[in-house]
Amino acid sequence: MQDVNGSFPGDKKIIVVFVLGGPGSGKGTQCTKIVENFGFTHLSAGDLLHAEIKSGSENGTMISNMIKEGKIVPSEVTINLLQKAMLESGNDKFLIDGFPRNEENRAAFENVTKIEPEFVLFFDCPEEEMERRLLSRNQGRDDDNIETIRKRFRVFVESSLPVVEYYDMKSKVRKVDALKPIDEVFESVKAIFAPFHTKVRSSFILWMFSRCI
Ligand SMILES: Nc1ncnc2c1ncn2[C@@H]1O[C@H](COP(=O)(O)OP(=O)(O)O)[C@@H](O)[C@H]1O
Ligand SMILES: Nc1ccn([C@@H]2O[C@H](COP(=O)(O)OP(=O)(O)O)[C@@H](O)[C@H]2O)c(=O)n1
Ligand SMILES: [Mg+2]
Repeated sequence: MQDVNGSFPGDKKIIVVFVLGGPGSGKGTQCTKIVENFGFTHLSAGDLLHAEIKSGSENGTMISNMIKEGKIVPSEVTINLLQKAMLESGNDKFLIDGFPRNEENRAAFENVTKIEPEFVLFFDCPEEEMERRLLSRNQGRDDDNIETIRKRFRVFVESSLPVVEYYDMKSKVRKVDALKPIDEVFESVKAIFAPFHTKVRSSFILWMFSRCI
């Protein structure tokens, strides 16, 4: 797409943080807190796919069947939804939650948008705990049943963890212990975002200074 390729009109740099972790590791929960504190726009790939099903789109049945099986929807579909949401937001800082989930997702996003993530926030959580959380999530999701959960765990280990390893090789992974209570996890998350926050603040101070002289 013309605009979401590293710069918005006016040449503003787009900042993307990929938020990864197994199903139920707390990605969505922590993203909500990051949005409140650091001014990012939260885009959950899974939520965008669910919204696409609800909208009655021609891809709806295919997406719905893949989610029920815990499979990963073709990148083209997900990337289109992400790009549209990025442009519509008007923001330039994004938390992309639950994406890239496999090598195809990763390579296609890079090729299409030319965006490199600032870093990858990775929530590390044991499977037993993720299973417990998903089974009591109560959001009416038809993929939060034990049969689909097991399939999602397998896809996570086989397809998503290699993406985390890819970014780890590039020293881009910021790993957080996600087993702790929500507020304690957020303390670790805040520490990771703090330098970034300072960077934004200091550029604002410089801008104010430049207006005064
Ligand atoms: N640190 C935590 N401790 C206990 N429960 C949590 C924690 N983080 C999230 N949860 C709960 O676990 C469930 C899954 O969290 P969610 O943020 O939806 O995970 P994800 O987006 O990674 O699948 C939700 O019901 C949420 O309230
Ligand atoms: N990049 C992505 C993200 C999600 N999905 C699909 O959407 C489902 C739910 O994703 P999600 O991110 O909302 O799930 P959680 O990890 O938040 O529990 C996945 O199991 C996949 O079937 C996908 O196909 N591609
Ligand atoms: Mg989620």
